Amino acid sequence: MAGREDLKDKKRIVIKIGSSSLTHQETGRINLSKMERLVRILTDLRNEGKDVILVSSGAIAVGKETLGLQNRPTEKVEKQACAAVGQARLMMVYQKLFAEYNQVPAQILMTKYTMINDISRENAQNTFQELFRMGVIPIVNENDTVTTDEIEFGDNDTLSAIVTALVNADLLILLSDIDGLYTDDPRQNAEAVFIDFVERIDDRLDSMAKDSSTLVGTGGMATKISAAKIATGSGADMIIANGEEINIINAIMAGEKKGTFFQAHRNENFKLLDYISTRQYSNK
Ligand SMILES: Nc1ncnc2c1ncn2[C@@H]1O[C@H](COP(=O)(O)OP(=O)(O)O)[C@@H](O)[C@H]1O
Ligand SMILES: N[C@@H](CCC(=O)OP(=O)(O)O)C(=O)O
Repeated sequence: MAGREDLKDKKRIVIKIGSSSLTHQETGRINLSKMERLVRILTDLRNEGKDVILVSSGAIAVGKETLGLQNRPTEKVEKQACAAVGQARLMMVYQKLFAEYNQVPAQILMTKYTMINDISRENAQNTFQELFRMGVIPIVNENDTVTTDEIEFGDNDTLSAIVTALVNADLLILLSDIDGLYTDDPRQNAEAVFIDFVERIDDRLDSMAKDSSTLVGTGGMATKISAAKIATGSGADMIIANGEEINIINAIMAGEKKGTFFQAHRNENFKLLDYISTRQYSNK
């Protein structure tokens, strides 16, 4: 049975980095040195011949800081305005950093509509394929500025799993501000125990995963477990790991026991659209 020792052979990898990992915890401002190390590692994976996608959160968090807002926006229109400002700034930083390594990035902004509309979904899929062929690293985020309740994913954990399934990736890595899945939120319960391997996601596991208890994160562990269902069902392994030390990506690829490993179990009846049309979306 495939396990961590096979991770080095993965060909197509989606890496998702959360807002909490892209910003300094104390100030909420963008963590440039971490982004720099991330970009170097992604470029190296690409140089090894792997196809790489980065799903990057942070548009709202960076926009909030850029606009000098005191509190995290709560109104939808305010979040959308922050995302419009922050997304441009994020891409500017990524462009600059990738350029230092001669690596071309691209921006792909998606909504649920991109996936449920057959033509849009096929166009997105074709674009990803073409970008891989050209050696480009796509940077994906939700198109927060145009979403409505109906077409909103709401969290990038789910979005990254959907992208994983869409492009038939064989590995999804979710980088968060926590080492992986615990039996309960360790920020609320000191007795919570770390889980390093998940073969199957069952109801017990579902009930362990709680919402985010940080100021910048969206969805907490609950959306990461939803993501694991999609990614593993589509045939990809998934790992939740701590993005605090970004070199953890190399350690994971080398098969080291880092984070929580969710084993792929290709479901022959897997239908991506089932996970998009039936899920309830929040409008937080
Ligand atoms: N069972 C659990 N195990 C680990 N973390 C949990 C659990 N339940 C809730 N959490 C919370 O989920 C948070 C990570 O999610 P989130 O804040 O959305 O970060 P990100 O921006 O990386 O997506 C952790 O900091 C933790 O407080
Ligand atoms: N699309 C939003 C991020 C949504 C999200 O899932 O955030 P996070 O929990 O930090 O990964 C943004 O770029 O601000």
